[in-house]
Amino acid sequence: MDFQLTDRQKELMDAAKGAYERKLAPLVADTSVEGVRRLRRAMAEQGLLGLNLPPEHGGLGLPLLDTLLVIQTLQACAPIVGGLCHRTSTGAIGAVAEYGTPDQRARFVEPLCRGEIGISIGITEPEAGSAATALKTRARIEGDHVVLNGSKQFVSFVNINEFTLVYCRFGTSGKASDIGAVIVPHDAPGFRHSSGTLNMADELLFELYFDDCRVPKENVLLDGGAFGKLISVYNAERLGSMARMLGSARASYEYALAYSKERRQFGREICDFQGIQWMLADMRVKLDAAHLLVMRAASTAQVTGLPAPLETSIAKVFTAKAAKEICDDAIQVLGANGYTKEYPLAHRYAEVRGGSIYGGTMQIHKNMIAAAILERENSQWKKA
Ligand SMILES: CC(C)(COP(=O)(O)OP(=O)(O)OC[C@H]1O[C@@H](n2cnc3c(N)ncnc32)[C@H](O)[C@@H]1OP(=O)(O)O)[C@@H](O)C(=O)NCCC(=O)NCCSC(=O)CCS(=O)O
Repeated sequence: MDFQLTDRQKELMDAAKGAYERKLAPLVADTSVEGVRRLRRAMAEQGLLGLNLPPEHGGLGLPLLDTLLVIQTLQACAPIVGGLCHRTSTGAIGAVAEYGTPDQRARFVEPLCRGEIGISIGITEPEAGSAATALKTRARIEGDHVVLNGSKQFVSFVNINEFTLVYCRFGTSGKASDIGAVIVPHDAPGFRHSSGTLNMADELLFELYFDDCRVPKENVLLDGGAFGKLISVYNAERLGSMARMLGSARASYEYALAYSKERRQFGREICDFQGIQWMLADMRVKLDAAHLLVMRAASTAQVTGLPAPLETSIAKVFTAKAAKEICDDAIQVLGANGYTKEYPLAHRYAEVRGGSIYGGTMQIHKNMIAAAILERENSQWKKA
């Protein structure tokens, strides 16, 4: 067990930060669709997409742990860059890399690593939030096509990306065993999306509608019996989100630390006061503990190829809470300045707040932890 970062890992993080400062920082202000796609291509040129995807398909083949370190570094630089790195490394594309046919890997993984396309993920529905296995979106094979009917909500990046990996039901048993996934192009006939709703971190979330949406059968990733397989890959996406929370929390901590050494009250720097010192100490303790839990969960992937569910849920519960508390304390150190939008901490708090909800709520993850330690069934379904 080694708790230190290797020289190679430090180099990777420094290189990512350097690439951000030299090539990407000038591009982040343009938040138009074309601007974000330009940024995505620039990140591909810097080798910052598809970090843990297979090298034979254009990825960098980094271990999950190293991938998370880079996501964390980029998130601290700018959330849009951390988000793009996350979505193209541990996002929906992970399922295509893991379960896709050679043709699907060539059509999706390779162009994604070149920054030419992006893939959103559609799981949640109006009546299937935490109870994701209750999803109703139906898929049926008709000749050379798969036809989808239903809807999704809270899907991000739909305006930027060209495809969504849609979890859908192939069978009619109503059970988790019916569930598979289809890669739906956003120009497919019968596909529509809403204009988007802003979340508190100013990110657009979209509703998707499938009305006899026809997609070539070659885009079926898994045609049922696959919920467990899909959610096993999704655990890596959950860790990617945690790396983003860590990046935002670290940036907030560092900002508050620097501020406390400059801001003077009562004729001294405010870091001289024990009230401030204890907040800084608390922030650092939580940051280090969350970091170690996320790295432990990621390191389980070196054994199975995918992160272990229990360690992932433990990391999620701790990190989501710690990140909120770190950002909250950072705001407190800045006082009224921290509460305004003139300073970056209010936005940082908004960035991490979603982490207790998306990717499975903290409460759902506590259910999973309890089920594992008690060796009981996790399912919350009411028994007949
Ligand atoms: C898993 C849950 C949906 C609970 O549902 P059920 O009680 O119906 O299902 P289970 O019987 O518990 O599990 C079914 C099946 O999956 C396997 N499973 C479950 N969780 C995991 C896991 N973490 N890792 C690996 N495998 C898992 C389980 O072993 C069963 O396998 P078998 O069928 O026995 O082989 C619920 O607990 C849950 O996770 N809810 C949260 C859903 C969620 O994360 N939603 C976020 C969606 S994000 C989105 O839509 C927006 C996208 S955005 O743009 O970011």
